[in-house]
Amino acid sequence: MKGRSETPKNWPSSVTYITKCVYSKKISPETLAQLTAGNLPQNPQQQQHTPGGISKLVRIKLITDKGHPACGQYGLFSACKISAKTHILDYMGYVHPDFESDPTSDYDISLDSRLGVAIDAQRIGNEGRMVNDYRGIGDRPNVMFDDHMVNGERRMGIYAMAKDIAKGEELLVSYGKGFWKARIN
Ligand SMILES: C[S@@+](CC[C@H](N)C(=O)[O-])C[C@H]1O[C@@H](n2cnc3c(N)ncnc32)[C@H](O)[C@@H]1O
Repeated sequence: MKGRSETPKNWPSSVTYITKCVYSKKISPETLAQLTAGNLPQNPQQQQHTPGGISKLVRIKLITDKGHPACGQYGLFSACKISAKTHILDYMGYVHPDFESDPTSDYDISLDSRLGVAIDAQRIGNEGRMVNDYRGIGDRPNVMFDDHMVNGERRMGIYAMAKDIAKGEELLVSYGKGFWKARIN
């Protein structure tokens, strides 16, 4: 049965699964208008892939391979062949001004540096929060973040890069060197 409590397989019970971003009350009305204004038509590809929120293109898996640097954690894997440049899903979470960032979160990504707004999926999020960094796992990333508009709402999409992704491959992005530098020591 489809309902509000439906979550993807292997979703951690400590995290609230959401299918829409939640906006901080600390975002100014002007900034909020820039993030949510407009009335663009729905992109049919996104409609098709996220009808009830849970993506058919990906699977969350617990990593049990001891040689994997995130062994014991989750990763996101393709559930089918994904063609190059496909929009796979959007990164959902708590959209907040930079001054409200939690420095301990490993799930906070910038949505718009000019507006000073980021998305934190530490406590609330969707499958996007499970994408690991490629370092120590693959030769290079096979997916990338890129912002786009959906019905006038600014979102952070996760897209396949220039090559097709085979069924069962782990989706790997580059968090950027800054992510890891900030975690040394
Ligand atoms: C956004 S989360 C990714 C999902 C996470 N694996 C989970 O189970 O929730 C980022 C965290 O995943 C782990 N991680 C991601 N990529 C990694 C990598 N290449 N090597 C080691 N740990 C990684 C680190 O603990 C990092 O702080």
